[in-house]
Amino acid sequence: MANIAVMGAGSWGTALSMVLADNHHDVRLWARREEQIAEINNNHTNEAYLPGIQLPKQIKGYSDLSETVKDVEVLLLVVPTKAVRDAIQSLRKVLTSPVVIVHASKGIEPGTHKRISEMIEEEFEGSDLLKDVAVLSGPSHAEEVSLRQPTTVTVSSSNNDASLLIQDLFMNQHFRVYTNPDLIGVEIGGALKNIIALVCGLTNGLGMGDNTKAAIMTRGLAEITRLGVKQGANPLTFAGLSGLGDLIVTCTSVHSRNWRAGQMIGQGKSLDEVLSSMGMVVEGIRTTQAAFELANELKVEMPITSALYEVLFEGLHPKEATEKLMGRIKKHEVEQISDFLNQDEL
Ligand SMILES: NC(=O)C1=CN([C@@H]2O[C@H](COP(=O)(O)OP(=O)(O)OC[C@H]3O[C@@H](n4cnc5c(N)ncnc54)[C@H](OP(=O)(O)O)[C@@H]3O)[C@@H](O)[C@H]2O)C=CC1
Ligand SMILES: O=C(CO)COP(=O)(O)O
Repeated sequence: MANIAVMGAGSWGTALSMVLADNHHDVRLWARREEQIAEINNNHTNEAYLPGIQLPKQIKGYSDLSETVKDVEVLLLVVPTKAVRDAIQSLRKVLTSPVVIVHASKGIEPGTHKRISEMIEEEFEGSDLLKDVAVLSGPSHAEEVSLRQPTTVTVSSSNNDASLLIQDLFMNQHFRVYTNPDLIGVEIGGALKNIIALVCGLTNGLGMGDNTKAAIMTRGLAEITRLGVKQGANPLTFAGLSGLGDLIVTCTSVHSRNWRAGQMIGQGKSLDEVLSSMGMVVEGIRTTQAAFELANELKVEMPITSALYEVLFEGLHPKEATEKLMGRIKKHEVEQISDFLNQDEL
């Protein structure tokens, strides 16, 4: 059995640590707050993030990062996207032997438009301390994984051996892990579904019903696929767990922070009010900015993302955004692969 380091003791880092501990691995869960580490080690709970859940004793809380990563071959990175670069820079300073990094974060960096695996590779450039990078993604709310409810996810890496290693580490009776070689598609699907979940929550907050939700999800998936394929993803990935699967769970679940944030905005709350009341990360806000910028740069048509961008950052009223979306020029529904790749005239 392996020693595995986990960076990020929020809801997802803790739930994934439980999966690893159930598989008899020794889990070193790094957190930045001493009182949280004491809670994990003394009470075997993490009440702020997974209330009411008893953690397996093989999960040990760590505050010293050098100690956390000593002699580990695999490190799981699960901090919010905005904290990824700092986390990797700290990690690079303390690593003494090469590791496989598997991340489970869902986002794209505004400004650089980099995916998480690209940020990790960039921060390790010129170093031999990074063996491989992988992503674990799919329809998986921490609240349900911590209750050991049947869950399916996918792992992707440009090195298939790394995917197989991660698959073996995580797979069990409650947590089924598939592999998919399409790293770009898996990361893009996981990051962008949060935008669509925000919009689904928002339309619910405005009093709109299931027809609208189905429209947003279906046309949302179309624009996610368009952006992903333009970046080199396999379109079929978006019909899989990290695409459609994650879109379904995030757009329809009460657990989704993105959906709940969207609903509050639809009910008239300001972005600041919503974010201060959440207490957990709402990745879709920053990803909306990153995807909006990226879509403009790559000339990919993303009307739902653009509408949300205008609502969040430019003060457009959600009702006006709806009118704008419904008033767009007539279109065919189904695109050809060639349309995905050549959209300069759109
Ligand atoms: N929750 C879920 O069900 C799922 C989440 N994800 C993804 O996992 C990632 C993490 O989300 P999740 O665990 O839910 O987030 P949470 O909000 O539950 O927890 C965030 C964690 O990150 C830590 N953190 C925040 N900022 C920093 C920083 N600057 N440096 C170091 N640590 C930091 C927090 O520490 P502190 O408590 O000290 O603030 C906390 O431990 C996100 O990208 C999310 O999209 C993916 C699948 C499922
Ligand atoms: O990614 C998730 C489920 O797969 C979690 O989504 P939220 O961040 O919206 O809660």
